[in-house]
Amino acid sequence: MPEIAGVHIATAAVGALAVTLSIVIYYTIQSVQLLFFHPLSKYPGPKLAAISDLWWVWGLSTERLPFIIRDLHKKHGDVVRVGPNDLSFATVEAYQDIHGHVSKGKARFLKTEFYDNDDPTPRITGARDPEVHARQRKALSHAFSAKSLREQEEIVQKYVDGFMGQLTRIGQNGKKALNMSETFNWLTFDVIGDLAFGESFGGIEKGETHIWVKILLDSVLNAQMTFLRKKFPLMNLILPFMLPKGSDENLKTHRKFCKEKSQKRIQLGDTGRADFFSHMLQRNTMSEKEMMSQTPSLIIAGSETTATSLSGTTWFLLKHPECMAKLQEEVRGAFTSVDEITGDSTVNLRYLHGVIEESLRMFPPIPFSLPRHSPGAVIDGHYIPEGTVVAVAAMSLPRDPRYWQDAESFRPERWVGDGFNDQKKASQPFSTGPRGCLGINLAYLEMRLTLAKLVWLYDWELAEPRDEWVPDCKMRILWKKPDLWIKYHPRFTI
Ligand code: HEM
Repeated sequence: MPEIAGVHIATAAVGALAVTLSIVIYYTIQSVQLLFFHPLSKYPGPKLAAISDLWWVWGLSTERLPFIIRDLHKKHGDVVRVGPNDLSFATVEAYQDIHGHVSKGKARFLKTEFYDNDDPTPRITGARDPEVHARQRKALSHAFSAKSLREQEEIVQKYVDGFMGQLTRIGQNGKKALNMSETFNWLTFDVIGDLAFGESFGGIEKGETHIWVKILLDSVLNAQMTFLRKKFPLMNLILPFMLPKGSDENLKTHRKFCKEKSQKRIQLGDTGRADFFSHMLQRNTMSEKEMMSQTPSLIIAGSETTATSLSGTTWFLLKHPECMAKLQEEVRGAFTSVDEITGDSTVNLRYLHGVIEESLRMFPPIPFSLPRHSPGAVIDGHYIPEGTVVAVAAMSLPRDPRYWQDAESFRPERWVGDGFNDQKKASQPFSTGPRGCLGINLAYLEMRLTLAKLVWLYDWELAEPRDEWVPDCKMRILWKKPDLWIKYHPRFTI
């Protein structure tokens, strides 16, 4: 008997060895093929990235991927291989080739599986089928027309004014510092809640971040993990240890909130006021399910981005007192009362415009590189085979000295008049072309009103001095920002 058992053990050991050897041989051959005989093997980049998506797992887990890719471009040049089938580009020409409008009949660069989530109903930000996307965009675009923006201004103003009041009250007339990385969310989520389905999140009124907003932001981290799972299925084994406690529960609550809010709004039908749903309902080109699935997209796309931009601008202005002084001079000289600050009256504030653009250049609110599939096309002179995942490095172009004079410095005047003759197309915070931001004008309106009123009403103080802020931001699809403690000293007694 012991002899037979010994034979079994030996056979099992030989079997295990054969399996291990086969795996090693398979991966060795595959790695050699990917490194030396693959159509992308001529492009430089990290060797691990060329042979395995493990590089993505590592890159995303550092939460510093945009900075890592920027450094890779500095080392390797304008085209870098960042995955077995992925290329990153770093030129203005590549941006236009990938994201710009293409002439009729020419194949388009379509969004990749990066945008999929576990809701099978496509939504505007993620829809990959161009026909589905075009139909959804057409229905929603009316909500973002110049006419709608005029109607929306009253709502935006109401929340901006309420926000100022709370800054004074909760900030105890400048005695208490507020963490603006969080506090700007009260404003932007309230605005978008009202514009989406006629109901704010009550953030300003209560002076706290609504639980749904917290959950929504957590769900963005989940989205990053979902992407990793697809890229590298073995991630499923370690994922439960990487997600924050209660993530799955939060995701369920988030879905419940979305469903309840949007169902309630759809049932109300014509409310006599124009919000995002009223436009979708009027066009009647989307199923109820499709309309409901737009909710998380519109809320996240329209709020966290704007809040991030306001935080970034606050940081840059307080780190550059000379720029703050110029902005104060412009805004305080232009108005005699805060009520004069409107969408129209702020359009001509050229320095304010420069401040907003410069902040978006130095710190684009969307840090990931907007991946697309090549349809088999030329990008900046390189023929890229069909199916290759291509993207433009989010943090490279906006700080590339080939495009910007004094690229690493915050210089709002570069956007005023002729500025420094920079190549302004190298800053694309809202993207461009058929998938460019639908809410761009709303975002500018909200930022102009908020910043102009903040400057007119308060002197700002950085309450917790720090040397840097942007490099401490972490990428979780969007930016997870470090605290930004500010005191707002009212210039007038109310
Ligand atoms: C500073 C603020 C904002 C920035 C920097 C920003 C940036 C962007 C970018 C880069 C994209 C393209 C994403 C991609 O290709 O994957 C995008 C798409 C989009 N944004 Fe914004 N956004 C901002 C504010 C807003 C606001 C206020 C709304 C209003 C709801 C909004 C709604 C959308 C929508 C619906 C899309 C999808 C467009 C499509 O695929 O057709 N965004 N945004």
